[in-house]
Amino acid sequence: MAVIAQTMAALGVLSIAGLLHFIGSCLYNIYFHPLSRYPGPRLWAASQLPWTYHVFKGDLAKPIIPQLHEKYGRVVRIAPDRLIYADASAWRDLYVHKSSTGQQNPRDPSKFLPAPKGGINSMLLADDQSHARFRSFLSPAFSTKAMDEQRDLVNGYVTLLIKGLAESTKEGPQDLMAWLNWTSFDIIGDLCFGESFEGLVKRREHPWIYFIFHHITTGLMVAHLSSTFPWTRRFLPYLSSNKSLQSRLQHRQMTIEKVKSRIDRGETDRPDIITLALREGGKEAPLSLAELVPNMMTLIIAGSETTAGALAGALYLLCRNHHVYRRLMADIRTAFAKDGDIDIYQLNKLEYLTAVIREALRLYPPVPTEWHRRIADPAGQLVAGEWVPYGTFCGVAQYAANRYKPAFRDADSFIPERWLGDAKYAADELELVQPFAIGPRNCLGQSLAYMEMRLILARLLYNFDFTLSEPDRDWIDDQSTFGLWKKLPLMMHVVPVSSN
Ligand code: HEM
Repeated sequence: MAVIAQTMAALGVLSIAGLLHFIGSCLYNIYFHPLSRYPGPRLWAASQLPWTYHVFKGDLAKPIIPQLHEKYGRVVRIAPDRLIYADASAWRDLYVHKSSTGQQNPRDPSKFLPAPKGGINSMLLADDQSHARFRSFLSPAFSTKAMDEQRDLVNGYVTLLIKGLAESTKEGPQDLMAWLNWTSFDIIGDLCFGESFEGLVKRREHPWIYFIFHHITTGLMVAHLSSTFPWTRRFLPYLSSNKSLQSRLQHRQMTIEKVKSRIDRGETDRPDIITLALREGGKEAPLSLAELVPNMMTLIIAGSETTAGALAGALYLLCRNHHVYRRLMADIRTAFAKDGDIDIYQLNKLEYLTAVIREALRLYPPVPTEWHRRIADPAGQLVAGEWVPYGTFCGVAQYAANRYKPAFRDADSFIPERWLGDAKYAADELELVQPFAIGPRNCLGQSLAYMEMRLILARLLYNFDFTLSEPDRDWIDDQSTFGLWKKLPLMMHVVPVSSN
């Protein structure tokens, strides 16, 4: 009995000490921390808990961060060591700036799972030196010259999409989100491994793709917990029984086999990433298999659902804004006599098409939430004109920044004209909209994404008329976010133009 009583007393003392420590650190964070002069809710400044709660709930990107910006202004403290900005100069200061020691501000580890023990991080988490090597090897596969070579390959999949959709329209409303996912995965699969995932042929998600995205959510949770609350790391091994984490190894093995089999084929006459990288990027420092595997994984994830989401967002917004839809459709249908004439060089010249895509990326950015950078300069640095200490996580949360009312007239409305010099929107802060980020770690696949978006959108609008099958539903507002959007089906009535 005495032992039990002593144990209970010790636990009681420990709990009280823990509670006092927690309260003390909350008070320090609110009143004495170097960030205490930054505006934001006190509860959020006190501890990591409110921020973490909303990350896990999936409502941080929207509606929470937009509400915080509305209440507190362009810069808000959302955790003891975190600031978010709705300010164009923050993009330059955080994503382009190098520290006094020449170091870039690194990515926030709470958004990415590091490589398993003994493995190599992809370019997402690589140090500056490895990152520069990975990028210089892969960049030739994403240059303007590469786009010239890849356009027929990409267009081949768009033709499959058009044919598949034409055959399926009789079956009733179609889920355009699924069709666009199949298309972008088939394209990136072919570009990375020289083989398609056959989504468009089989009209279903490849099990491997299903696994990647199922795994991402768990991976993000683990990454968040282990970097924000380091003490949770000791419990994470117990999660290894979790099916999702276990199959991470299986999945890695599958990637190794696919990359290996593609490497074994060497340079081919197909303009895929390996051919172009080996031909032009790998002469000085070719990547090893161990380095290629994580980078190919990153390309598959980064280069598929982002583009598919952007396209689905654009179609949805067009269907909700008939005058924009009609103008774009007229531009496309008068520019080309038949579907077979549609080519990327002509499309690049259609200003209204580009403006529609940019406006869709503003209202529905594929990376909607805060992908912070960590201040690397030991002396701290200026961000948007104010000093921020070393180690602070700072970022632009795109969905909120892109709709920030003081920066954009009619901020929530779909108005491509704001990108075409319309005087009414002259005061818009268009530099705040950076869907592909900026700086040395911005999007590597931007040109490919634009080529896919132009070709797919133009050929869809040329061949079909689209209407929403649930016109009253707000497809964007209904989605939550966990790093990326948790996308919902986008059901549409699709009518082939020839049958009108
Ligand atoms: C509309 C489509 C896309 C959007 C909006 C987009 C957006 C982004 C953004 C915002 C980042 C930077 C994230 C950060 O700040 O940490 C990024 C990085 C990256 N993206 Fe994209 N992306 C798209 C399509 C693609 C495509 C098609 C590819 C390639 C096939 C690609 C490959 C990458 C890679 C490799 C990185 C990491 C670059 C590095 O670390 O140096 N993305 N993307």
